[in-house]
Amino acid sequence: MVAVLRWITAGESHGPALVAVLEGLPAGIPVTSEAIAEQLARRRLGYGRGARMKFERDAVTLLGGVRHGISLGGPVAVEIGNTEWPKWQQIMSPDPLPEADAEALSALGRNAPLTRPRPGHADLAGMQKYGFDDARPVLERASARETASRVALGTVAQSLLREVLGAEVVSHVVSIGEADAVSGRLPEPSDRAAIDDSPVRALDPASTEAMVAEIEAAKADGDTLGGVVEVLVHGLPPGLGSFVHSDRRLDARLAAALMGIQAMKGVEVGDGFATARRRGSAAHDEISPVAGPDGRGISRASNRAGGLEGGMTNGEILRVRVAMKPISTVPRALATVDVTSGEEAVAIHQRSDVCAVPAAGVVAEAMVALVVADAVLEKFGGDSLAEVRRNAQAYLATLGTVDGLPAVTARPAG
Ligand SMILES: Cc1cc2nc3c(=O)[nH]c(=O)nc-3n(C[C@H](O)[C@H](O)[C@H](O)COP(=O)(O)O)c2cc1C
Ligand SMILES: C=C(O[C@@H]1CC(C(=O)O)=C[C@@H](OP(=O)(O)O)[C@H]1O)C(=O)O
Repeated sequence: MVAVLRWITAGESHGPALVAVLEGLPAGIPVTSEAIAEQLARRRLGYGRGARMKFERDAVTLLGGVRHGISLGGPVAVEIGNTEWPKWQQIMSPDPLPEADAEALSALGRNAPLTRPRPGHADLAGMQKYGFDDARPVLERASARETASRVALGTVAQSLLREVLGAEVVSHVVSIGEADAVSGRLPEPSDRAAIDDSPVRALDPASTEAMVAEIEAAKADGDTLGGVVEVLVHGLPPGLGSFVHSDRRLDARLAAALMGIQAMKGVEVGDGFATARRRGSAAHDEISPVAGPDGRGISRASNRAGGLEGGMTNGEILRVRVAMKPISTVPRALATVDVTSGEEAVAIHQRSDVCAVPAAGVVAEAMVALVVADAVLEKFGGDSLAEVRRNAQAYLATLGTVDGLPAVTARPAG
């Protein structure tokens, strides 16, 4: 399946900048560097992140596809400058270094190869695959610094969803290590500010407290943590994605996009693995003729499916979870092999996050927004916002009620 909305990112963790390009966006979508910077600021927050988050700033520049805050229909290009660059411009110079500079760097030991790969990071398999005897060229691109560029593009995708459908993406942290969210309540868009105010992006204060304590304990032990985040999209109509072919299934596309985030090791759609333990009578969402709050003629008594059936949205809140493994740069340093000597060694350890689950929630929102925006354009495609909106509204009108019957099954009048 060829996506309507395509994106690509480039750039290294300590390079001059990250660059991201979004192709397939209609004209007329509000896009500003201010809105992108706001989302990038959310990604930097979170209890347990490392020192770099405190001093680095994300410098956003829109390079193409936008004029006076509105998309033009061409590829949108964003640059996010790494403000750490001045400290790294020799070590990470894209151009060959003048001999004198290279010698000075070596004399300071600043360019020494990293030969003790970290278990759990991309280091060893990356060195083997690309033929490096140094982990630096691997970790620079494997680093989740790259997720800043995806959050930038996700901001644009969220703007499209809002403009076309009034749909809103929200996320919250449901567990960190063994600390689970206390309340089972699902967040509404109006909960966004409260979630962002929580240092761990949890919905209620009791969960925040338990999760912060979990991070403190891991940090004190020289250890790291992972966890689970949940992303919800409010306001989607039924029929995004399709059952007709495996690669058009929206659940499959969401899972791939979420698993593509560094350190993600599992995805659940709706009640996911818990559903596998239930009987069918307690697993599915019964259909009722009571009109839904949005005026549709049919509603559901529950939403265990997470708003997805047959690879399509079903008009309920879309809900997916993703599991992040603990950070692999473990301060108490795990066993490894020094690839230059072949001897046992302890893994490289530099400043690192103890827990990045709250930040991962913001990245997961971005990936969900991009995938759903692609599905929206696939169904309602058009070159301008006005055209996409018109197509969406014409479709939504077919889902209303006619003489008290769902319009999709009602006979035409006369
Ligand atoms: C927001 C975020 C921040 C991360 N920060 C770190 C970090 O500081 N140190 C680290 O070792 N891994 C960090 N990771 C995870 C690594 O990038 C990831 O484990 C690595 O690229 C290997 O990929 P894999 O875990 O998918 O196998 C972070 C991941 C995310 C999503
Ligand atoms: C820089 C970011 O995350 C980085 C992701 C990361 C990793 O290994 O994934 C390692 C750390 O980088 P450094 O070792 O330079 O501190 C994180 O800070 C960011 O999210 O902007």
